[in-house]
Amino acid sequence: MIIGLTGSIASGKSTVAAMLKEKGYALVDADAVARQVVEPGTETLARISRAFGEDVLQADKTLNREKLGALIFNDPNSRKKLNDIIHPAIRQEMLRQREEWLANGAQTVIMDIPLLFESKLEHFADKILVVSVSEENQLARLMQRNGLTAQDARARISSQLPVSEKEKRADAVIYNNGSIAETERQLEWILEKWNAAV
Ligand SMILES: CC(C)(COP(=O)(O)OP(=O)(O)OC[C@H]1O[C@@H](n2cnc3c(N)ncnc32)[C@H](O)[C@@H]1O)[C@@H](O)C(=O)NCCC(=O)NCCS
Ligand SMILES: Nc1ncnc2c1ncn2[C@@H]1O[C@H](COP(=O)(O)OP(=O)(O)OP(=O)(O)O)[C@@H](O)[C@H]1O
Repeated sequence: MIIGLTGSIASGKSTVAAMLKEKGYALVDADAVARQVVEPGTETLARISRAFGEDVLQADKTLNREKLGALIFNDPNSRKKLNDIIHPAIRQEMLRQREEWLANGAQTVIMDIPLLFESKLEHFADKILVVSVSEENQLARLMQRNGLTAQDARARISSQLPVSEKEKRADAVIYNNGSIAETERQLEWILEKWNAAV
């Protein structure tokens, strides 16, 4: 079974992904893959620097994530330009990792993909698990985790589909507004249900 794990920015996907990893599940992490495909020397990084200028590179030729983030989270055209360059490379590497896990005998693979719905990748998964959070908690957690102003945090939140929309399209939803232990209990209940059905 392939489980697509998604949600909105700072909803708690990585927190849930860490729980799944701890339980021994195979995991493909789109954010980690997104870092891998822009390592120095990659064609994708060269294309990004041609499209956005050398300014988005640091002195050591690694990607200046802060600078590129400030551009793309505040401007839909820049975001589309980056997505058009980087998403094909991310998709290809995620599928490669999924196949590798399956070839190594994994029965279930978790694909943690923040933009699963926005990028129309529903077909990557048999079941879709959405991690949801209230607007209030999302804003507070994002501001705190990334040290952002409310304005910058809102720009990031509005660059994705609203979490209420994602909930409607989910096979199961985890409401991550309480304690970490409550979130883990919801996860265990969903896994029990899905594992019993296969
Ligand atoms: C713009 C970049 C360099 C900013 O890096 P930064 O370290 O600040 O953020 P990080 O990569 O940890 O992403 C944090 C979260 O932002 C959100 N996010 C990232 N990219 C996008 C995007 N293009 N559109 C909407 N939301 C996005 C996701 O929820 C993600 O989990 C980076 O996010 C990036 O390369 N984005 C493009 C790749 C992408 O779409 N990644 C999302 C998963 S496929
Ligand atoms: N139940 C919770 N109670 C309090 N804080 C939490 C809870 N769940 C997650 N957090 C915190 O909220 C922040 C966002 O969580 P996390 O990084 O898991 O979200 P994410 O959905 O993976 O975000 P992104 O899309 O940006 O990668 C983190 O700082 C995390 O420690």
